[in-house]
Amino acid sequence: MERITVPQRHWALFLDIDGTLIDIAPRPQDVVVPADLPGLLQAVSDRLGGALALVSGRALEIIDRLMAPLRLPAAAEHGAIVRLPDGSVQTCVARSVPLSWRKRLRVETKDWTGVLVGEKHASVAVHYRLAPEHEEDVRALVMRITADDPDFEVLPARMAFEIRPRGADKGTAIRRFLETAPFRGRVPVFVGDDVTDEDGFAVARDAGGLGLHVARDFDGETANVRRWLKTVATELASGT
Ligand SMILES: O=P(O)(O)OC[C@H]1O[C@H](O[C@H]2O[C@H](CO)[C@@H](O)[C@H](O)[C@H]2O)[C@H](O)[C@@H](O)[C@@H]1O
Repeated sequence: MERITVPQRHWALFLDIDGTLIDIAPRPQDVVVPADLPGLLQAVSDRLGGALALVSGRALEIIDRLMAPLRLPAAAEHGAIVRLPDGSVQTCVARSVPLSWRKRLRVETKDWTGVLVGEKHASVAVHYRLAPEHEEDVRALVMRITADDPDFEVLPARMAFEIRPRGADKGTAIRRFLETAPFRGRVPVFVGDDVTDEDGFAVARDAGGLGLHVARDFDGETANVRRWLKTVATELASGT
């Protein structure tokens, strides 16, 4: 991995979780959070004056459970729900995936062994990582369900399709943070790994910052992202 760039105290750092801070696992509940990760994130946040946020597709309470005891500023469910630095939580979309759709997803996938329906507050992820043979079935199902409702869209994710309400994404979430202290006026740096992170990369770059991709900038290794975060913490502490 090449040295990316010299860490700057005036950065605002935005970090995706799955595939960026932690390795991908067969099922969402199987992920392993390295024991030193919460402490590392706290150290980097402190060096940046609190300008560090998690920007994830996960539900907010899952983010908090994964990163416990930390409760960082966070965008959950791809920007649908945002927790600002003062702890207030904002819902940034007008609607949530209807109960009737959630039921339909459970019923219509029940015989597809290995397909997992991950319910969140505003959105739903349908995972086929354990049953790749059902990719097209899952795609067709979510497309059918959402076809007549322009308030929702299908987001292709890592071995999953997500149904989410339109109106918010990781880019809008980063913009929201950049309007708020201590993020305001800083240079945004967003680290992510997949197609669901593209809106975030675009906003960070448009604002004069960086979009760092795990595959391109960290050799595809979450361990390299964590190692880089340690370097950021150390270099900002020493003022180099
Ligand atoms: O935005 P992220 O923090 O990267 O979260 C994206 C989704 O992550 C989870 O699913 C993905 O990770 C799982 C665990 O490694 C994996 O089994 C699955 O195949 C991936 O799609 C989570 O379950 C989703 O709700 C998030 O949107």
